[in-house]
Amino acid sequence: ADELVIEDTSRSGDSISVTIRFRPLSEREIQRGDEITWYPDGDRLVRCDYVQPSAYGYDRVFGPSTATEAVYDVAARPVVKGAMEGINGTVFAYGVTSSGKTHTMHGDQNCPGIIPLAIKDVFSLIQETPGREFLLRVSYLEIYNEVINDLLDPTGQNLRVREDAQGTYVEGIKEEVVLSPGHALSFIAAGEEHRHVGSNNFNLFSSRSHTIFTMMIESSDRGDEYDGAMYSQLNLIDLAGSESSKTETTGLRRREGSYINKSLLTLGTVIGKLSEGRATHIPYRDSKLTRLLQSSLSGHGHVSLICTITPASSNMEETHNTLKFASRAKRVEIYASRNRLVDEKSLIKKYQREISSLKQELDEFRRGMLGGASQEEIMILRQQLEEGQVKMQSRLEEEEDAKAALMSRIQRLTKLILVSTKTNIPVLTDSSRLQHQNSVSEEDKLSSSQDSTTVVQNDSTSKDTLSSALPDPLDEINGLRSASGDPSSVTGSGQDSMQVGITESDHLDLLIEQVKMLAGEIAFGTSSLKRLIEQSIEDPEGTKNQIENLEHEIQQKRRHLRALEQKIMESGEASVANASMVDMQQTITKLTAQCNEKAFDLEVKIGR
Ligand SMILES: Nc1ncnc2c1ncn2[C@@H]1O[C@H](COP(=O)(O)OP(=O)(O)OP(=O)(O)O)[C@@H](O)[C@H]1O
Repeated sequence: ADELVIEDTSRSGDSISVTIRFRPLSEREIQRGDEITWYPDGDRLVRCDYVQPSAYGYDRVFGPSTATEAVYDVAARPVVKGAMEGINGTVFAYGVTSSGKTHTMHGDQNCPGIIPLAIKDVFSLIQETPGREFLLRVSYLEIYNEVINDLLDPTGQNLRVREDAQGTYVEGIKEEVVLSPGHALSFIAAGEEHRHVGSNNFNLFSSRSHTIFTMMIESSDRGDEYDGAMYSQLNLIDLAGSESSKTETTGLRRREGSYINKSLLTLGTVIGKLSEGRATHIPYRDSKLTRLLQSSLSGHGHVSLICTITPASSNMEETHNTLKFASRAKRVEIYASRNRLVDEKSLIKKYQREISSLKQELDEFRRGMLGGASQEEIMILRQQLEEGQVKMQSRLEEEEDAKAALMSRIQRLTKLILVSTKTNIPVLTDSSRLQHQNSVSEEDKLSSSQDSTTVVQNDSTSKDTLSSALPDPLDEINGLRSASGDPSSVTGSGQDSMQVGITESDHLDLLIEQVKMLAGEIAFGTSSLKRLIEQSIEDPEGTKNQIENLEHEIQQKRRHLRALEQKIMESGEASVANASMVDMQQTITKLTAQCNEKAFDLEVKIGR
């Protein structure tokens, strides 16, 4: 019994999923004369011939040559799928410095990590679920020296943890709605710029903070019957290194190290207590990390722990600690249940309600202007007519402006809600709008240097570079589309004149959205490039090709960006010059004529 520790994993699904990922010996370890001590023994065991117990068993053990995609399939995909069905999910990477946590969670251009793979999967799953509509938001934070900082908003420092009926949350954290995988990744790239990293003895880019990237997934049925919204959170966590602070060289690093250890120690204690299964006090409040993970760890959701380890003899003891931690975690029981969101809390519902009340308002606006104007209004209009054509025109113009503002608000809200293009549920969709979208895609493909035709794909496997994992932003926009069809479907007469304005502004909005995404991707590429160039000092040959490819890709995206910007300028000028002005004039003339007629009718009726 002393020899082998194997947890009963037959309960899987009810306990934390624990996987171990080995990395290969690094150049530095080889040069230092390190030997292999811990090694994988089959798919489930980790073994070492120099310690007792000499073997540990887990749900799955991945050897040093396993690709991140394979780790993702086992350790993260089920959690992501659960999150899409309303069950909270947490995936975290735990291990000593330089054992491969960041490599596993973030990865790089050539080998995307769990986070980009999960993002891509979420969008594929939306595409696979035509019966529901989704609203996705992301947040990104770090816990540095026990202080929570918002990585999406540099002014959001030292944020507080609060609690409500749904669990703990960070007060005031910025949440961004995301429309495509590239869009979500651009927020991570921006966030990375604010993260605390520092080099230590082992790792030039050691993470000095824990980071939590969260996707908030809200969905509701698209049928007529509203059955409430579903809401879940998917937390993807890259922990700071778990090594002891004695290895740190400077005062600052020692201080960071002791904070890192405090939260990891608390995590260990919490997991230890949970694994005992007895009703004792669990010290979630002793660290920010455990406080934030409280609802996940206390059993409300799926939890997957990926422990990254190095086989190197110099890390034998630390690796042993990681394995013991992983073993304890295996004993924690989880009872995942589905979340339903109360109506008032649902953002998707809020948007839908807002859209429908705005549509109603717009409808009333039109009826008031075109048809059943009240006698009182006609009297006022008549007076205004008498007072002068100029004043009348300006009031009509104001009303047109207000109407246009309403239209654009409806469009903006509608665009945030994502639905699959594979839908078979009829929605209020204007055929001219769809044609128009197609024509945008055709035009842009001509000007784009890429000839990709892939939409957000059903197939979520076998892509091995980050760029191929991420669809072209143009395709992404056309692959998923916003939900409620075209707001112009609420129009009565006068539809034709509005139609030009809608499609023009729609076109412009799409182009602007694409520019934002491309800019995000360029930022992401540039920050990866920066890291690669720094790495190339150590390994010039190994990184040369990657650097060249990445530079080429960034250049292509820049060219594409410039082409889009040019289009926006042209499109903006054209729409102002043609559509709006001419239409507005025509509408005004038409409305003035109608007003005159009504005023005349009224005069006849009241017998003047
Ligand atoms: N499975 C792997 N295969 C190949 N290389 C790997 C693997 N895991 C990690 N590496 C490499 O090892 C180095 C250290 O990895 P990484 O930065 O991910 O460690 P870390 O655990 O995040 O460290 P820290 O806690 O200091 O941030 C990197 O150069 C990374 O590319």
